[in-house]
Amino acid sequence: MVSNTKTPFKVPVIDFSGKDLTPGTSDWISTSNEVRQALEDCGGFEAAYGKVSPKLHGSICHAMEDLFDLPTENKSRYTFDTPFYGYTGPSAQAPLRESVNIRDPSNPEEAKGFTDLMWPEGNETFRFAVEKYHKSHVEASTYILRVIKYRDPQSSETNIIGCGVHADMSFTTILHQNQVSGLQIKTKDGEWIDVAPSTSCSFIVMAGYPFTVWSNGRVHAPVHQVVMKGDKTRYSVALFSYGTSVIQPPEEFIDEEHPLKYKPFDNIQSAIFFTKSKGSLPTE
Ligand SMILES: O=C(O)CCC(=O)C(=O)O
Ligand SMILES: [Fe+2]
Repeated sequence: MVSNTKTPFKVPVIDFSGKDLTPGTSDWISTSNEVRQALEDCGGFEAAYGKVSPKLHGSICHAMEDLFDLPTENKSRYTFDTPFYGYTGPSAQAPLRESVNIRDPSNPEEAKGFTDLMWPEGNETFRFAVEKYHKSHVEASTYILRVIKYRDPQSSETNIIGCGVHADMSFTTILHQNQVSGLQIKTKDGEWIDVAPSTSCSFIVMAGYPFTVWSNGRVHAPVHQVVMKGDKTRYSVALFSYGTSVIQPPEEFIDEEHPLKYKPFDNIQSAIFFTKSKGSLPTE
């Protein structure tokens, strides 16, 4: 559903640069409080993080252009028995969108396997850009890196939805994009707001539904969509993190005043289930 958007409200911007974020330091405590407040109030925030250089931003954007410019035949080679991973081409529901869910991208074997499949003649630049981008966020392995292309709609096209309304099934999502915006988030008050990162070193961090379950309802997982209004191609890269064990709140979050609100569930299995039953991700 396309909605008329006003922008009376902006997602909070939290600055992570130049701080000592060792657990227990005063910077760490104050930043943790800012993060908690933002997640409870609106389910996400813009992270300003100076350690991503314009060069790294440029190389991941170019890597995505190179990848999506490949013939469909090459991209379609990246398929798995589990549709959670792999290439998804444009569909009737989302004709502008193509995406690739890269499995375990910081694992050199996975990254090499993917690159060799796409470019049998080799493309070290792509592999290094993806590995470096991924490593700059995490060293762990319960992640998916989804690279997405939204082509610009032709003047005759009425469906300008890049990605339909949904909440994520990841625990958290970290989004980065080229200069073309289109992401909209619904606030707790039901208002749609345009979300445009203020610099190329910024990331949009969003809570997914499992985070709501883990926090026993304290953290809000915002529904969101992508609407393609202009005449430029949009590239975005989403780092999804998934819990490896059953998602349930820690004991301290449950007491008489705050009884258990959600049934514990397996994060990865649920995400696979929702991917298989396309389009039926949680919307509220
Ligand atoms: O492209 C974006 O900014 C958002 C994509 C998204 O919401 C998703 O793939 O779950
Ligand atoms: Fe999403």
